[in-house]
Amino acid sequence: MATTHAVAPRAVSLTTRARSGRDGRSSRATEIARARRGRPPAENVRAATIPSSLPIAPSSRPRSTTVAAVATDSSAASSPEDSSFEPKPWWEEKYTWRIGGPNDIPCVHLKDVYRGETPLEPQPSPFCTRSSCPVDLGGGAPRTPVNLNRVFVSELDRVLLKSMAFGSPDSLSAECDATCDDDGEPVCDVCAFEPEFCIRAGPRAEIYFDPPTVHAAIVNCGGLCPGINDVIRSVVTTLEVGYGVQKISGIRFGFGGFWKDGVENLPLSRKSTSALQQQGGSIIGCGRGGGDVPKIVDSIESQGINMVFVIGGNGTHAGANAVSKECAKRGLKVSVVGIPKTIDNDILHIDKTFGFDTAVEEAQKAIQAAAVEAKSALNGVGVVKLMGRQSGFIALHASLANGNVDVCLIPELPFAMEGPTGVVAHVKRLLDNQGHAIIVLAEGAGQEYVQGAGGVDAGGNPKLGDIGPWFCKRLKQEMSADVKYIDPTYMVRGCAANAHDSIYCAILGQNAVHGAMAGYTGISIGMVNTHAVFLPIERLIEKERLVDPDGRMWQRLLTSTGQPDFY
Ligand SMILES: Nc1ncnc2c1ncn2[C@@H]1O[C@H](COP(=O)(O)OP(=O)(O)OP(=O)(O)O)[C@@H](O)[C@H]1O
Ligand SMILES: O=P(O)(O)OC[C@H]1O[C@](O)(CO)[C@@H](O)[C@@H]1O
Ligand SMILES: [Mg+2]
Repeated sequence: MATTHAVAPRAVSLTTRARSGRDGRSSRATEIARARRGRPPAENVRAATIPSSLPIAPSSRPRSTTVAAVATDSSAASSPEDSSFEPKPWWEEKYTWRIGGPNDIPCVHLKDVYRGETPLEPQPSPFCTRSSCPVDLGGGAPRTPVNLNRVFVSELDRVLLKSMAFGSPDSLSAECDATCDDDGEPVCDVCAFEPEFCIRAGPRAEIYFDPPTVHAAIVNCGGLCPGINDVIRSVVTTLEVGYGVQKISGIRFGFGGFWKDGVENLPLSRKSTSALQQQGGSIIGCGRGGGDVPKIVDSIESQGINMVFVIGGNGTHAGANAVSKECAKRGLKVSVVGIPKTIDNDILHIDKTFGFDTAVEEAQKAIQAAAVEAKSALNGVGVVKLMGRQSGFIALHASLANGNVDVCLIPELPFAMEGPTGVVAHVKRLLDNQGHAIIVLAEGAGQEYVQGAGGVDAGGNPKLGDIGPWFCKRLKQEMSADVKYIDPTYMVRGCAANAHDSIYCAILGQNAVHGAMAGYTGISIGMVNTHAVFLPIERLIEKERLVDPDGRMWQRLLTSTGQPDFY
């Protein structure tokens, strides 16, 4: 398990701001913003109430203490008798009562880990989103926002991780950690809704990197997925156009590109990534393997890289987390920011991964072709195998979207082939009743029936057996059927992202840059309840996200296919 990190970011951030105000070094950006809003200067921003040394391990985060109970550290507060008394700003009670408590999901900031000689000072952000911002006409002069009102998000903004408050532990999908006694009664009442707050993603008024000194690297690991190029383009354009960063390197073919001989970086710029979104694949390549963390960090140090954007799935995020911890151990000023990418959609907490929608859409062509074949043959059976090593999201969603599918099999649900409740008997019934059958298999389904190649691939993933041909052979052995098999595996991920995914990628890429510029590290970007957030990587890789066999989406699928349980 990962080491714990000190820090509630708000505590550090507010304390720093309050102190810098007293020292006469208050943030220019903040002061300008306050002046424009007609507010008094920042000296009266009250010091935070959580001790900044509070160690918070994601796995052991306190869950039951109330925010109010924690937000009363009297040692940090001042009183009217105190010469440094700072009246609370008018909005604090109203807006920030919920911030900084045990229900916050903190992210590591460079302030917590950096041990270099040059002081780590914030500086005003050049990022601006208003038409009133001067346009960079290419002269190289730094851009300065002229209207700071409502350009930046507050460091204290939060987004609820889970938006559902369950009325009963019996409610569908209610998450209830209660252990039960012998009579099945919960021993303690931990089913009650307890909010957790994510840090809202977005541009900050203060950044911790001077753009001309930034050397950003982008690496993409694992398999391909529609939208990778969109993310790369979004990261590059935000760095260059939004912040004025000049040096951006594409690390080629995954983590190994950092340190393997003969693999050169690909310099990236707005120009070289323009119109990239119209292409599938990844301009910097992708790859499994090469996750040698000390070698990666040696390379980061020797190349003077101080921001690393890591695009990838669970495995890649585990690697990114390890890289960020190694950088922290060495006290480096390096922000490591993950951008979740996996066509399997098996990442926890976030609404969905980019490229998933495109893959589901692309899979329609294969299912439609299988349906046409099956319906046009005597006793026609169309079988389609789709990606999904441990999770069946693509198979489930593609089947549901298509509507023609009679049977959908996923890794999460073992199925019997034989017997009255088995798949074979059900397909026979389908042929008798409607003359055809359309079946979608996730590649990880039914692994108990097939011999895998054994061992693991370069990324450490088990090599699966090929369920598709085995399944078709079994059907042909058991019945007189005209079986047509379609395996569009790589076709669903080799395409360009659809418009929805492209926009999603633009949001993720841009927020990844904001997170790095703001000085966060060991974070990933995701949409949570439709809002972009920074989450500590550890929370995303606690386990893989799987289709919930009791969940409403699988219920919908069962209603659509009419398939039984198969066991
Ligand atoms: N704990 C770890 N430390 C360092 N590197 C790791 C770790 N776990 C995985 N990696 C590296 O992450 C890379 C990608 O992992 P993996 O092959 O599992 O793909 P993924 O990120 O899950 O993406 P996909 O969903 O496309 O499979 C691998 O190259 C592997 O070397
Ligand atoms: O053949 P590759 O490139 O290893 O990728 C295949 C795998 O990648 C994934 O799409 C994502 O992990 C799996 O569903 C699939 O097994
Ligand atoms: Mg994976």
